[in-house]
Amino acid sequence: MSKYEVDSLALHTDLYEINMMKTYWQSGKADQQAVFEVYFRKHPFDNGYAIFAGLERVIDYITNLSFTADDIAYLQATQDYPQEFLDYLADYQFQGTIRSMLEGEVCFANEPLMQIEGSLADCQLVETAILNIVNFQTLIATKASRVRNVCGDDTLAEFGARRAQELDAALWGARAAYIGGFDSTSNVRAGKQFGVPISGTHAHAMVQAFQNDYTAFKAYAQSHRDCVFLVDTYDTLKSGVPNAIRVAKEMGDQINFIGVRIDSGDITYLSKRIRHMLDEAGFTDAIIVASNDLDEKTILNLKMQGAKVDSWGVGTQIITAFDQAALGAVYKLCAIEDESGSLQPTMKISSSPEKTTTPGKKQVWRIMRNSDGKSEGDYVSFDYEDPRQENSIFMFHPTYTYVNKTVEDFTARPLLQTIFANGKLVYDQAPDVHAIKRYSKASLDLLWDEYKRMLNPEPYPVDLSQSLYDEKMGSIKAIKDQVKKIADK
Ligand SMILES: Nc1ncnc2c1ncn2[C@@H]1O[C@H](COP(=O)(O)OP(=O)(O)OP(=O)(O)O)[C@@H](O)[C@H]1O
Ligand SMILES: O=P(O)(O)OC[C@H]1O[C@H](OP(=O)(O)OP(=O)(O)O)[C@H](O)[C@@H]1O
Ligand SMILES: O=C(O)c1cccnc1
Repeated sequence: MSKYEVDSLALHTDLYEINMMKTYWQSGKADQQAVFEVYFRKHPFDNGYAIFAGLERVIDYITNLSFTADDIAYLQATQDYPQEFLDYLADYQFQGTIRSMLEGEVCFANEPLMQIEGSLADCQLVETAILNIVNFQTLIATKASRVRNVCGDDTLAEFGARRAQELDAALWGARAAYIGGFDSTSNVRAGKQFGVPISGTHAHAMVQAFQNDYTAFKAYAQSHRDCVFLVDTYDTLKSGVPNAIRVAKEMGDQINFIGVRIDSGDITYLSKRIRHMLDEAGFTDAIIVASNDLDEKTILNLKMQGAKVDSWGVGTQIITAFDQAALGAVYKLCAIEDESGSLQPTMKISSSPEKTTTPGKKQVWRIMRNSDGKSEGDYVSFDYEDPRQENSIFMFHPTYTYVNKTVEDFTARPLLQTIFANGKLVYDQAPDVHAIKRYSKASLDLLWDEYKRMLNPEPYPVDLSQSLYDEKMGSIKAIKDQVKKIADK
């Protein structure tokens, strides 16, 4: 077994979480109930939406969450924790309730993606890992969706493992890219682990190893049935493509000549010339694969130029979410148990309005018009409100409240589903990656194109219920009055 095999993720947390657990434990507050919610404030890549991903790994993390003897020994050796606290950690078991959007769900800024309800100790310990997982996977799935949007029905392969931020990112990034719209990954372990379809061609090194295209392609054809030849090692049009055609003709039915790949040069020019050469040779079904630092902007441009590419290989730009390093989802306390044992909304106000949180334990509803099935917007309410009981729903912008509408004849779908109830996994029928991918596509199909365009998308409405809005405004006023009273003293 590898020295780095992971047997516990309990310490995959920031030290301050365990420090706070200790404070809660010592002050008798460790069991006080609280609700935290995960949300982001701004769409990644200036996109109009994001694709939620990460739940599968969160489930695995929570299911296996406990401190091993090794973990406790490490804390004992490095921290000034009393033995009683170490014993408490050694006995620790997650007892909380987690509600979450399902993977593949289209999601938006300023709405809860996930909600963790439980003791302060439970809620605090899991913050870091949950954000770590959800921030990365949601970012990659969203980037993948952007790439898919410009590719139409072309095939899209993820080639990023070698450029990913280490092994975990390559593995879970491949899964997130598949959920968001890619067709396959080159990462064989992601295929084995998750069932993501795998695909692969060959590298320039193999052509160099045989010292010419013809011998290399011939050798590959003699050892594989499905053949995509990489034609840009020496001279794409004078050597690579003619030799690919020569081998395809020589091998005939012995191989399945899928096509050729180009990985350098002017993709539009080359692909047009290659298409012509393949067609003239009678290989009208052979495809052209392009790769070389592609992203959604370059692909869109290449398509506008009329590039004759059927299949795209995208590596660095997808697996690193190149133009945005992190999603920035946060984990905020929104309700806490009072002395009488009931949960009270709580909020944090900030001098920057977007950092002011919305108090209360919530639910998010996707409001769809029955006439065309399209989504009118998302409606964030207290968890005890149920718009399905109403005949009409008043939706207003949470800042510019004069921007409003009344929606009738609608369907409201709750997006936060119970995954763990009091520590027990109740969402035990998790779908496979293919079903998640289909779900994501169906979720995107509910959106008007205006919200999905790559450049300057229309802002999708994420509105607060009247009660939630009133609670928020009331809380802001109460906090300000209190601060003023103290300042006036
Ligand atoms: N017709 C095109 N229009 C716009 N961008 C293109 C076009 N063809 C290729 N590109 C992109 O331009 C970038 C650089 O291409 P370039 O031809 O310089 O790569 P290269 O030949 O592989 O060079 P290098 O060997 O330095 O990697 C790549 O991201 C590639 O995808
Ligand atoms: O360009 P990306 O989108 O990141 O896609 C991955 C890249 O990895 C390979 O190149 P590399 O030079 O690593 O190996 P090679 O010798 O096979 O070309 C491949 O040919 C792609 O260009
Ligand atoms: O299969 C390929 O062509 C491939 C895989 C990884 C990186 N670049 C290319």
